[in-house]
Amino acid sequence: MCHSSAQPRLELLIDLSKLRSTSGIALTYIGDYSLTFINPITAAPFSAIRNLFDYLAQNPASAAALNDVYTLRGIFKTAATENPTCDQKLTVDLSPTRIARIPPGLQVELTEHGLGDILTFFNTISDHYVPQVITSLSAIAGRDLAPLHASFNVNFRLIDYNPATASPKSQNGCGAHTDYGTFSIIFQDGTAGLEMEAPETPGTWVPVPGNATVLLCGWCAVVLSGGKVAAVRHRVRRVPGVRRLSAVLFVAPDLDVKMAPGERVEAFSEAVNKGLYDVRWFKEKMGKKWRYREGNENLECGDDSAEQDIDVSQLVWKKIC
Ligand SMILES: O=C(O)CCC(=O)C(=O)O
Ligand SMILES: [Fe+2]
Repeated sequence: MCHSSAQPRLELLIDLSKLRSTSGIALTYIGDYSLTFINPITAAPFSAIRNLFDYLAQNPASAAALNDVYTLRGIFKTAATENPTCDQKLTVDLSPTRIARIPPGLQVELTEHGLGDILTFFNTISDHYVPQVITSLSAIAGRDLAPLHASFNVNFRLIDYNPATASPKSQNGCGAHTDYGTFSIIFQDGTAGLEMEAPETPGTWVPVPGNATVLLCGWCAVVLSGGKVAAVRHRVRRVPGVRRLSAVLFVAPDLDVKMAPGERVEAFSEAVNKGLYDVRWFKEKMGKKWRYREGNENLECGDDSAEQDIDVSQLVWKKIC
């Protein structure tokens, strides 16, 4: 029987001391090298984020108008909270393209209820960190990743782990996963719940302090760096009755970039070494599983695995027979 090789973790861990020396960002470390705390240039506006969620919850017509901006999947998502086995969270998923499509009247209305401060924050954070972190990751990868991120493919996600809509018994805020893109920065409102999987001991979850701002890498960074950068699996456990807010900047390569290393990597699958998939395809492949986890889409008949990381591992790593 064939199986996917386990990620050769030690060799592939990101060396964050290099990230520090090339980026000038003030970093501290947790455990080993898979996840980094940063001291952000600006704090996330959690009172504005709380206002926006409360406003959308209380004004269904405005929430519906916002969702009309992106009819395929909507922007303000609440579906998961109806099924206790899914992630118990509300999300607002914005991107520069979606923001530009919000009708002017709705822009004005939502700006007054938090969106203005939120967009100022995300624009400041992305303008500052995207070039800086891409430069740092390029130094580690030994490959210039900037041309692969020319279209500024970023997403801004707000998350409300809200007891009013969550299943009272569920501790599942956000199921275990590895982000798909290049890197993510997670801002938290001070409430604990985020956990990272210890790289040497899968299944062991290490709590991240609730006031930390975290930079971690995703699958695209692993592949494009030829395995020199590691991604870290993480999840959010909820404390019933406690509200937790977070804001996440996701940075991904351009959609037409080939998911391939700069040079052949023996531990990678042939398909990845040959660059058979582009980022668009890869995102869609991962997206099905994360929408399932988030309660917005059913899996196709016969696809009984809710674990997106298993699928992606099998795509990326060489099978050992
Ligand atoms: O809410 C958090 O702290 C993390 C959320 C997360 O990991 C994600 O949305 O990918
Ligand atoms: Fe994540």
